[in-house]
Amino acid sequence: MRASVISENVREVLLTAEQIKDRIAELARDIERDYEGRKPLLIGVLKGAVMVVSDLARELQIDLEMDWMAVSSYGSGTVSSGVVRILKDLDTDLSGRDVLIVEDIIDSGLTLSWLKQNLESRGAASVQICTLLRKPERLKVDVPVRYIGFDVPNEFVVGYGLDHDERYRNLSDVVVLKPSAFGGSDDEISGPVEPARKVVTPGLGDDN
Ligand SMILES: O=P(O)(O)OC[C@H]1O[C@H](OP(=O)(O)OP(=O)(O)O)[C@H](O)[C@@H]1O
Ligand code: HPA
Ligand SMILES: [Mg+2]
Repeated sequence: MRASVISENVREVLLTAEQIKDRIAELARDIERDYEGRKPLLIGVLKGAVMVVSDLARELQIDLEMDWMAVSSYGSGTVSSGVVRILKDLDTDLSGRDVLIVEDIIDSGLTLSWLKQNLESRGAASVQICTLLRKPERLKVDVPVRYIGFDVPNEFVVGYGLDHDERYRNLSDVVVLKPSAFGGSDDEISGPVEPARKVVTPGLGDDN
């Protein structure tokens, strides 16, 4: 990592840029297979999903459209408030569209659960979700997610679009920060961070 002011705050690299790139290519193959002959609308959830959408969209060798929504449930904290606000709405009419929501992370699941229902109520033909990361230990609601890059441990992660208080989005890797980066003490560190684990996409026709 080149930026030393940032790397001073990094406890561990959870996923390297190369691991992320390889997994996004695999997810793109799964999505191409499922959406063959259709023209999905990729909806990127600003701001966290910017990197995932831009890399995934360029990997996808199918006809597609893109739109963006900004919602927020976190503010500057590290725990979801559960109250989702639309900060920027779509420009696209969803009637009859095959929608693929693209996210950076599912943590409590509250953002996506709300968003999926919101988009379904606009008349989309289908609404599926693709997320690079999921934190299974933190899920509060059951959201069906078709494409998942990796399950990650119960740590606040940043980089590759993910922020803490708007910082670190520009890191190429996904990393776990030191407690001191949040105003805590690094003496709290008890051992290594659990590894991220790839989540295999279920077979064609399972729930699409
Ligand atoms: O599963 P949840 O607990 O709801 O959390 C996940 C959401 O929280 C983060 O976004 P945030 O609202 O912080 O905005 P950002 O994308 O602009 O960083 C993240 O990008 C997801 O959108
Ligand atoms: N990191 C950054 N943003 C987030 C996270 C996280 O672990 N969980 C929900 N939003
Ligand atoms: Mg987000």
